[in-house]
Amino acid sequence: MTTAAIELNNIQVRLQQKQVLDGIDLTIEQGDFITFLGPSGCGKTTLLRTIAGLQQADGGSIRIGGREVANGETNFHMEPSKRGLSLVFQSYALWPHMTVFENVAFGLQVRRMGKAEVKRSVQAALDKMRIPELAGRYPSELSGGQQQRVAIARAIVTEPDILLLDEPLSNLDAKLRVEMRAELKRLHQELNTTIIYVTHDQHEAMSLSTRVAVFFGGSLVQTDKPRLLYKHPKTLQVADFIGNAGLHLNSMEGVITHERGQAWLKTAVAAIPVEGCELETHKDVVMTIKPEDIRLYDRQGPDRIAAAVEAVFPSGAETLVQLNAAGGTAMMVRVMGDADYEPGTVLYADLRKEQLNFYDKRTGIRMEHVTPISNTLEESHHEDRLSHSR
Ligand SMILES: Nc1ncnc2c1ncn2[C@@H]1O[C@H](COP(=O)(O)OP(=O)(O)OP(=O)(O)O)[C@@H](O)[C@H]1O
Repeated sequence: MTTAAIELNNIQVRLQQKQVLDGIDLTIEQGDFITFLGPSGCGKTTLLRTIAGLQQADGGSIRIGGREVANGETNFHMEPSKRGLSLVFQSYALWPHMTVFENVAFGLQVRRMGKAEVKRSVQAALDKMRIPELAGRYPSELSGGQQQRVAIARAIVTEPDILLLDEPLSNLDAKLRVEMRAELKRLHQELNTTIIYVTHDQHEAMSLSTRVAVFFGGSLVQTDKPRLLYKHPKTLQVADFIGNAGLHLNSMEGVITHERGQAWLKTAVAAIPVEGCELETHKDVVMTIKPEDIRLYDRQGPDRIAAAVEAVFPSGAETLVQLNAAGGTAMMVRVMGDADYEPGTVLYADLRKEQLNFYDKRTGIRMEHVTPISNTLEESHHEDRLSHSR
């Protein structure tokens, strides 16, 4: 078994009497690209700073490559420069009086490396960031995107085992962000370094990471592969946060009943046969489904929910259709291509059962044990499905 890149054990941090991090346990494997995701103030940056050694932990321990670097109980804190990490800040923090070459070389020169070797290493880092032609320029002569590349070149020139990136793209415009995202992904594959990345941008987290760790109020709520996090958020809070990135998560309240020898989740619009909840009659449940997991038909069929078109939001490749079903239940459905419905048109929605998630309304925690019984008729009724829906 290989040693984990980083092991965090019950990390506690208090700042000015406020518990900013509370019992963080996390193992980061070598080569992981893990993103710390969460709303502003949830403690992402503080955790990154604690790993880097810029912030002392009040409790818990940190191991990097199997070696203890911090222990709150014994008050041991290894200094940042000895931890084998490089940190890139949101602000780039380039030295204005130094050229790009000098900025990148600085970390090597303090290590008393020979001149020729420094030159070779800086050149290699600038090549990796695809900016060899900028070596002689000063930071004031660079665009935001170029400055960001220099900041990353400076961080990778020392060949750190672990690269820490704190919202590195937040000062860039939308187009540059997408471009730099691709660069970071390529860099991760090329260097095979462990990367910890802090962001509050769900899209960035999903598209870059091998794993995403979601934080709320100083606690780590869920760590998963992006796809799993997207499909099965562990709590309603996580579902809501992920769903708020323009994904328009649909949620419906319901209650579990047992009738005709079968358990059902009854909502205002549908009764869904479920299993795994024998003892949970009358439990209040919130059911969620993503807009792309609802199919639209123009005819009634088994298990389809009648709903009237409220509004249509075209956005090029896809269209969001807002529907209104029984009991005032709003539903947002994503369909590929155009969907030019008049408001008031009645359509029939089929919720893809395997994509439903159920949450205990009181605790907000996903009821993993409750699963829908799939509709065996579903596949035989595809011929009348609207051609543009998926
Ligand atoms: N030096 C400090 N003294 C007191 N409180 C602090 C200090 N630094 C951070 N905090 C508080 O700790 C909490 C976590 O801050 P942190 O910067 O880690 O959050 P974050 O998730 O990175 O937020 P953002 O996305 O806005 O950067 C916040 O409530 C913040 O106000």
